[in-house]
Amino acid sequence: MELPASIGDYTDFFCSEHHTKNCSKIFRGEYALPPNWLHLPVAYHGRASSVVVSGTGIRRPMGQSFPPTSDGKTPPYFGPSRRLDYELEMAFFVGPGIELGERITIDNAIDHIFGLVLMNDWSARDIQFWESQPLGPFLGKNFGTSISPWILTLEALEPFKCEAPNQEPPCLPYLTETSRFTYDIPLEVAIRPAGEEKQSVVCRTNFKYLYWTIAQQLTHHTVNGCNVRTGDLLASGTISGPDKESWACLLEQTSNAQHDIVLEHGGIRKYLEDGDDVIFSGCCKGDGYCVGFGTCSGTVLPAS
Ligand SMILES: O=C(O)/C=C/C(=O)CC(=O)CC(=O)O
Ligand SMILES: [Ca+2]
Ligand SMILES: [Mg+2]
Repeated sequence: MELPASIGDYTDFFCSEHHTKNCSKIFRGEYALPPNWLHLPVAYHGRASSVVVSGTGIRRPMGQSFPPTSDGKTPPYFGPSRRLDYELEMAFFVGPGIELGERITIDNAIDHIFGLVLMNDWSARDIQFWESQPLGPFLGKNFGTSISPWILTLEALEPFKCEAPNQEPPCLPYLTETSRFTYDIPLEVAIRPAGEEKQSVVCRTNFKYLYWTIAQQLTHHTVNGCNVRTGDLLASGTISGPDKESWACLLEQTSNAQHDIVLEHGGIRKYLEDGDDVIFSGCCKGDGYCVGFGTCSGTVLPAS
């Protein structure tokens, strides 16, 4: 399998209200949205060079972390991440790009979007937690990002259009959609431990939970004149829904290793272990047919 496009730039948004609040609680102690969150789709620039196609092994990253139970005086240490996680996301590919200084408007954003893939934003929570103030994600996330090999075009997804969540307070006019829609895409995460035949489903969620739409993401990305090019990859952020089963990373499901999740076919996890195969799938169900994204998978390889 090969990557479906040559990816020049990759951006990761933060569009799930549930994921944002859960992360705030775990990382900063307060179950709340940042003050900007309801007014713009928050994002960071990720790294395109380490986006890989489904099936590529993901090496547990080495890095610098800070002891989680420290009194604040213990120094940081270096070693393999002990808190390796997945993040279930979807991402879209930019079709026709724009030049530097131009803007994509909310009414024509969809014409610049080619289609969607499944995406795993592998995240090393211990490295991320220690490094990310004040500039955001860096080495805790850029060691690997997996995408599914097949792009589903927006035309193929047309029958699965649905209303997007109501936005309150209303957003600024440049982000206001005349017809506000998203897609009903049921998604699943499964873990298959090394040597096991059966996989255990650990998350069931849906793309439709996201507060910010793909049209709003792309419009916001270019509102300052930032150019986008054909093949750029813009990801949704972790697609967590309202209930625990839909929380789309282990950080949320185990409250950052405070408790275990139990796998259907035996075993427990706080975070991923070497040899775990993490399998994302997504399938839109029509009347007697299914439009599928296939899978986006990757096996955790030991640190080297
Ligand atoms: O709340 C934080 O400090 C960071 C949270 C993330 O890791 C989120 C991120 O990568 C964006 C997302 O997947 O929604
Ligand atoms: Ca992410
Ligand atoms: Mg990543």
